[in-house]
Amino acid sequence: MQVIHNKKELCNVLGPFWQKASHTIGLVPTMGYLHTGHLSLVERCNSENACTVLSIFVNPTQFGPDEDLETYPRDLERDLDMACDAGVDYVFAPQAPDIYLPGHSTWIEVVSPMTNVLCGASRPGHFRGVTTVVAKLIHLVQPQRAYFGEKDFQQLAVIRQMVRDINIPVEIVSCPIVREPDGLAMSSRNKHLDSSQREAASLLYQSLLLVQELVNQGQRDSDALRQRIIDHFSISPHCEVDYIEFANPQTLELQQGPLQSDAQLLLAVKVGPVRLIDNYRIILTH
Ligand SMILES: Nc1ncnc2c1ncn2[C@@H]1O[C@H](COP(=O)(O)OP(=O)(O)OP(=O)(O)O)[C@@H](O)[C@H]1O
Ligand SMILES: CC(C)(CO)[C@@H](O)C(=O)[O-]
Ligand code: BAL
Repeated sequence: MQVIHNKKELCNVLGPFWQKASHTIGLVPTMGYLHTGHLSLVERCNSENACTVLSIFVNPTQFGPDEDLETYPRDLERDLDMACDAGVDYVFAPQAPDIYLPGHSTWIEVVSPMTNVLCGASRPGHFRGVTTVVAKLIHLVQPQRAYFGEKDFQQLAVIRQMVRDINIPVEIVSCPIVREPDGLAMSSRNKHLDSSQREAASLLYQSLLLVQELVNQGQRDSDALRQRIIDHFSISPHCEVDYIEFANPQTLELQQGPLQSDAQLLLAVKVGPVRLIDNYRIILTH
């Protein structure tokens, strides 16, 4: 495995791959502090490409002024060991000034209701930062495929929209959520949970399953279902619900009133110091 520190090295190393159509490159963009969720993306990427490039970059432009950019977990040495063991070919770990040159003033932004709801409403400017950096990474690495996790369900939809809208020649591959044994979605930020917060964090997945169970029993009223989840979280002093919404899985249009068809249930909950997200496809036909 080779570590690439800047754009110049990247061109030198990936140049030979760009020349040969059969030498496919897969890109796995991350912000580091790797866990098994990230490694599932690497495994899928390894199985579908001649070479895997894992990027590790805590992208400052997707963090709001009061968010956790400074405290975001970082440990490059640990990440490199894990990436090497997982069969990554190249780790691209640039510094912010190499990605955002002085005077940087160009943004890629999906302007759509899709980016104004859910995390877009709670984190203004977040998706503009994500799409800008993902477009840059794809442009730099020139992969045939790029891999993203369904844990960040809205991010995936927004990236698909961007790729379609500006004709980026890359296939976006989505990978299922990897969970801890109690159902908590793996996330780098879980590291900041103490033991009682960690226990409370299992309520996220439990509440998604509870909704599916209530739907199986015939409940269809989305307001009543949302209220059940709010009640579910109110038992914990550690949890503060940000949003709970049913959405069209493709457009992310929010669903009100009775559920008419399968819907994505998405939630964001602050657990102690950490804002966690999760989602689940609610199926009506059980
Ligand atoms: N549990 C998971 N299962 C599948 N994919 C995941 C999981 N966690 C993260 N990913 C995916 O890995 C990629 C990089 O994510 P990122 O580096 O932000 O990690 P993260 O664990 O989501 O961190 P955060 O604490 O910021 O939520 C994204 O495409 C994300 O969706
Ligand atoms: C896609 C991404 C690497 C862009 O910084 C980030 O949003 C993430 O890790 O999900
Ligand atoms: N995985 C999403 C990155 C973020 O929360 O900024």
